[in-house]
Amino acid sequence: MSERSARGILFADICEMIKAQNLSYRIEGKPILESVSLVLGRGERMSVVGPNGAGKSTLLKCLARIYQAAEGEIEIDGRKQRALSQRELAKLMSYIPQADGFVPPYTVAQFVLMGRYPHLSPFSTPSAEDREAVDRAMSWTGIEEFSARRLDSLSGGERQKVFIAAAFAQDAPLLLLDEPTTFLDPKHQDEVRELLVAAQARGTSMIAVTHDLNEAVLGSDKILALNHGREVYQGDVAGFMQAEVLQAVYGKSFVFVDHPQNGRRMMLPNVMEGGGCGEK
Ligand SMILES: Nc1ncnc2c1ncn2[C@@H]1O[C@H](COP(=O)(O)OP(=O)(O)OP(=O)(O)O)[C@@H](O)[C@H]1O
Repeated sequence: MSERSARGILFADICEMIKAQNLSYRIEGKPILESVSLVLGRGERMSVVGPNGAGKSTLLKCLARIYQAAEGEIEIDGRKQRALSQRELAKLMSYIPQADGFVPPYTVAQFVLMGRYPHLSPFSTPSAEDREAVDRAMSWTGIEEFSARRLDSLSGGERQKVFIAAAFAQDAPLLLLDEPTTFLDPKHQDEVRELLVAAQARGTSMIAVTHDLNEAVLGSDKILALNHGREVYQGDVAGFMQAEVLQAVYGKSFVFVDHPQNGRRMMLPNVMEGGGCGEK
């Protein structure tokens, strides 16, 4: 049962970073998201998974108010998302979109400073606090050496760290990430994962879309699985790592193996399914 504080605020509400109820979104009448709900507590991390076209990016865009959901309610830190000004929203949430090849024409330092926009006053120069936030974010992500370089001179992995640094500089308690490690080599994937683990340890809540199921289950408190715009699963990692759940989400079977070094349970597609084309 929920506790009530002296002010009559539900304790459960205080602990929620974001809550979405019955979100629906349509494009030209076609349902893209249908009645999706989620709750994420402070400092928690959720991975959103599902096949191509399931509606994962659309969900993130609705949460970030890039898309206005046709139906449903979103509350961030107990406040109605639709009632927030853009600046208020940006103080609560930073969003890192999927890499789409577009590279903004700025230097690293300029771009990370732009992350401070919800805190900057119009026509005034950045404050000492802004400079500190930028320096801190660049140090956390290890990109100080690139500071003066243009974004288009960086590799994809280096650039992804700059996008994360700008989000850190924004100082929002909630981070939304769309496929943060896709297109990165294994070493850069590890580095980005470590940055996100460290951010979570500092108290940042996170919702990340990913196609890497083993990454999704590593360090996530919750998994939300979508298919055809609908929730197929929402719950803890153990509940997600079940053959019947994976089958329902992806329409194919998986096998489970234990990592030979650390014993961690991992999922692999069943290559013997559908005619044994996995045989040598
Ligand atoms: N602007 C648009 N016009 C028409 N259909 C769209 C548009 N944007 C998205 N869609 C459709 O909405 C569905 C969900 O797209 P979305 O990008 O959210 O899926 P996703 O789960 O993130 O996919 P992926 O894993 O491939 O990135 C897809 O069928 C897509 O074709």
